[in-house]
Amino acid sequence: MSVLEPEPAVAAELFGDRIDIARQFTAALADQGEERGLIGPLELPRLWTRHILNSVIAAPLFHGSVADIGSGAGLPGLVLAIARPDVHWTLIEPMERRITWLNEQVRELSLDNVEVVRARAEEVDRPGGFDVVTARAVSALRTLLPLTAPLVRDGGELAVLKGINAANEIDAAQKQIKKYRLSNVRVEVLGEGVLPEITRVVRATVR
Ligand SMILES: C[S@@+](CC[C@H](N)C(=O)[O-])C[C@H]1O[C@@H](n2cnc3c(N)ncnc32)[C@H](O)[C@@H]1O
Repeated sequence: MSVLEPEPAVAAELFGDRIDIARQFTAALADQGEERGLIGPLELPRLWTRHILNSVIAAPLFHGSVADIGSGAGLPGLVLAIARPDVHWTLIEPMERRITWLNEQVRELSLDNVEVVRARAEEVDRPGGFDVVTARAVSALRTLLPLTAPLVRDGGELAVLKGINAANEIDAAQKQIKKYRLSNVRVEVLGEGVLPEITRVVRATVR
């Protein structure tokens, strides 16, 4: 299936000189994603608007060494790795067929800034190993924090892509926010007036 890019000018601006790699990845996901159980059929027509652009809009938030927990089809980690070759990305995902897909894409797209790790986040033995940890559509913040915060270095950051309930999730996670010593917890809205659908990111410092 071919999926039309609805906002080519916006996509080109966000990916810069990496746009052809982003197009190659999106075309592969559109062609194989449903059959390989990576993405639901309803998501295909909105692959660019809801998934690719919503991931890449967060690219300026990252630096150094970043882990993406539960990367699935590569959202947001692989998309961000395409846009930010200057950052080192570790994609952590437990499901074998998704790992196979991620490894294939890293090879096909010649991404030398990506490591793919087959594991559940809680099995990853790298305490404080990352400057920033991200995730998207894995679980509510109060269950996501125990999976992500221990992987962030002292003074590092969480930047988690969230839906419309982001502020409520922060309210419900107060106990975990205290336990994992998060400060400056806030919701940032990205892409307003630029993207067809905005992106909400819960950001926090871990100390
Ligand atoms: C709903 S999918 C979202 C995938 C992708 N992040 C996205 O936005 O499309 C959730 C993913 O999280 C993974 N996952 C679930 N529990 C996990 C855990 N404890 N550690 C790491 N990944 C996990 C699942 O295997 C699945 O690929």
